[in-house]
Amino acid sequence: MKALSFKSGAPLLKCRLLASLLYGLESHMDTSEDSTFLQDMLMGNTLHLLIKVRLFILALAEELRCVVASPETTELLYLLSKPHVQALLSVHDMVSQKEFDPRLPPLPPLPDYIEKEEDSIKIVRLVKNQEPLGATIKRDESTGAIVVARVMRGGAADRSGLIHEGDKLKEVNGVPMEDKNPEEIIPILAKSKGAVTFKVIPGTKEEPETIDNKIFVRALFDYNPQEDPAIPCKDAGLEFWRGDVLQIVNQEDDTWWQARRHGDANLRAGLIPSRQLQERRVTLQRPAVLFHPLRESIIFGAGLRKSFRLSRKDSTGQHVRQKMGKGHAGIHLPIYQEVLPYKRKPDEPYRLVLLTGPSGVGVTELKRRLLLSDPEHFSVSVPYTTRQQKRHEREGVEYHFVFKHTFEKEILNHKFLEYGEYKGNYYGMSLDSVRRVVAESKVCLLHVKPHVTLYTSELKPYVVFVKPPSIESLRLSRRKAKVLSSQNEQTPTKIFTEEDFQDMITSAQAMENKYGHLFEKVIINDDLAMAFTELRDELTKIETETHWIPNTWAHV
Ligand SMILES: Nc1ncnc2c1ncn2[C@@H]1O[C@H](COP(=O)(O)OP(=O)(O)OP(=O)(O)O)[C@@H](O)[C@H]1O
Repeated sequence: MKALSFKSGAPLLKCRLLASLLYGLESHMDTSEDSTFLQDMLMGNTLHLLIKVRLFILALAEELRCVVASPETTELLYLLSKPHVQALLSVHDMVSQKEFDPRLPPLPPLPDYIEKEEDSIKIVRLVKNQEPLGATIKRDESTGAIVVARVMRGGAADRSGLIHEGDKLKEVNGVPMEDKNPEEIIPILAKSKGAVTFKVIPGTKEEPETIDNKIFVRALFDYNPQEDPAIPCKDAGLEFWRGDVLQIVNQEDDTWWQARRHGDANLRAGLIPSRQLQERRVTLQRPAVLFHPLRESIIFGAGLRKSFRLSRKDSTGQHVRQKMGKGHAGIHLPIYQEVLPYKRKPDEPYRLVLLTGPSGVGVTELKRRLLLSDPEHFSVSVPYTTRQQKRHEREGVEYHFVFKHTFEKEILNHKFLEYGEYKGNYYGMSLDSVRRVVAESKVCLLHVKPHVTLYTSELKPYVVFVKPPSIESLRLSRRKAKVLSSQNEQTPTKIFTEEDFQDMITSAQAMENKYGHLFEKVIINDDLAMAFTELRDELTKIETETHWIPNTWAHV
């Protein structure tokens, strides 16, 4: 409609009419945001005011032409006739004449002859852009027909509402599908752009009545569909990394589930291996991946207090004898962990913070800085020892001092999370010591390896893995630290050898392989100040913000 032919009120009515039509077209939009945006814009005051201003200008110009010429009206008429004002009005006219609805190509004529058994044939025409169709196909083993195996939630096929699981695919763009294998059809579908015509016989499969789409899991492994030879369609797969939270939207298939990554703007679900499938795969790889035998230093290195640290070698270069508490044995297959959102209530205990990492990476240093930053808030549990109490030491402050036979009795009672023997004395950390700190409404910082006994709703351990940076950065940062600390003799600094760096990296890799599924946060300790800030901020977040915890912890 030309600008000059607008009658007062007509354009506004047109806007409202368009907005109301959009309510019925939501399902044809790419995203619900598109629809909301258009509705808001058409109903918005800004657009209405602009239209009113424009109508006012036109009416004014008309009126001015009829009144007796004065310098002001001549000036105003001159302004309104200027090219940029005219250009603005002309742009408006062009836009208002444009047809913004997608132009759908006309449907092909129905075939002259339709076989009797094909009475229910359906011709579906989808206008497809770059995105995949969002459906997988397979050959039905009993009938030989090519059928739609699954429709991905939120994908192009799902949004169209016209293609369903179980539909038999007869033709794509006039090409018969019956004599083709799914492997030949997939590239045809992938390549097709613009209008794609499907001839399908609707399947008889009933839609599931209720699907619980509120299952959230934390992925405990990395997955790249492009590297998975077994996935029915690589483009339909969902890539994810260990630690990502996924919403499972369909579990009907035993081998392939459909999921979305939590927080992704893309609403289209993708295929992920089902728990059963992944369990089978992990079991086959088990000796290599899960149960790679770790050297003693790797298993126990990240352990007890520095003064009695059960290091790789003692001062004489001999390996020390070390043992584990009971809970170490049980390892679950790291597949998916069902999670729920959790926010700590003011009267609830703080989550236990378990800091772990390869020996020498800087766990003790980070823990020390946390304690210094807020001694009222952070605390550590007191270990037990059988060694002689020194004069300056106080019972229950540096250690709990116990007799050897008492310690050995407690080992048998599985009291210790971790214990070891050094120079003929026992040292150990007990669960009771941890509980005492938590009961004081403090954040207990525990420096041990991940421990299954701690995985309870009572302590809700938050496991932070302190990881070394690349060997080049290790050389740089640790050397720099040595230079700095030589100016301050109060802080003795470890002098690292090249072998220490190499060991640290190998141990970190082995720890990640073995315990990576338990790490909720990985901090790379390159620059110490930055690593500390990252750790402190992360701990503040879990104290104050909603985050995910295993759903089993929600039921105390
Ligand atoms: N980012 C860093 N840059 C430089 N020096 C560091 C850094 N992090 C730690 N250090 C130094 O490295 C040495 C070892 O750190 P720390 O004692 O904290 O290691 P650890 O992980 O507790 O090892 P272990 O478990 O064997 O005790 C210390 O001298 C510490 O000051």
